[in-house]
Amino acid sequence: MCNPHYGVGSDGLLHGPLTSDTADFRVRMYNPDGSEFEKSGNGLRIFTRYLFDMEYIQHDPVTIETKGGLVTAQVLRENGLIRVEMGKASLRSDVIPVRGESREMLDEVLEIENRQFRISAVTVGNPHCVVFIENPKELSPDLAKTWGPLIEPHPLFPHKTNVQFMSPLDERNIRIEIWERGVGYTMASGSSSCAAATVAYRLGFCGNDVNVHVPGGVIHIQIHEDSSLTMTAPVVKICEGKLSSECLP
Ligand SMILES: N[C@H](CCC[C@H](N)C(=O)O)C(=O)O
Repeated sequence: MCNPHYGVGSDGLLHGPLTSDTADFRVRMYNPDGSEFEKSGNGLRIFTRYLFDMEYIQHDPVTIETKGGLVTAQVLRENGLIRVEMGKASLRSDVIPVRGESREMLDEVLEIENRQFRISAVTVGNPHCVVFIENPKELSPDLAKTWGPLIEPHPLFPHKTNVQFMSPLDERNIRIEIWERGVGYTMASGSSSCAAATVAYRLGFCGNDVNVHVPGGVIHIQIHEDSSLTMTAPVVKICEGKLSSECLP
């Protein structure tokens, strides 16, 4: 289904709504390589829009259970944007997980093929490695496509990792290029934006209100005192339809 040539074409698959003991709805999430992952920011916004369009939503906000924790979500009446309370970010190595002694994964040096990167690692339910790139001019799809595949399966990350290449622009804006675990190069990612904004904030480049510029648009992240994150951004409906069984192997 995710294959752009033989199928519908997407960066992932959402399965739901499923019943939940703890939330209004539950959703399961899959990467195009077939692996199930914990939590997707874009996926949760898209799922919320779907629930809204299908008139499943009876009250505001709703709670949604994922493998990576519970979130609350709502469609904002004033502008149609979708807001998700994504839960807390953690830089603790044992939580992300990252190999080695228990520590906070902020601004470490990772050497790959004679190039030294300044990396930080974060979980927002799923694992992320944020690579600091000082010069925004160096950020490009090619940068992500060259180094992403080497960092994603690096032995430092026992569950592999999503990777963001991040340049601060000013105290309210950062730019990222994204390489996703189980996917490859993508043009937007909500959980990646949460991770990159958290790191920009923790490194002192930004305040707690960050516009994350991704190739596909802008995702707004607010960082609260307890490290919880609010993500707000649009969702655009593309199509609806019936999948033909002919396209399935
Ligand atoms: N695009 C998604 C993240 C997918 C992460 C997935 N590739 C993983 O293995 O964790 C987002 O908007 O948050």
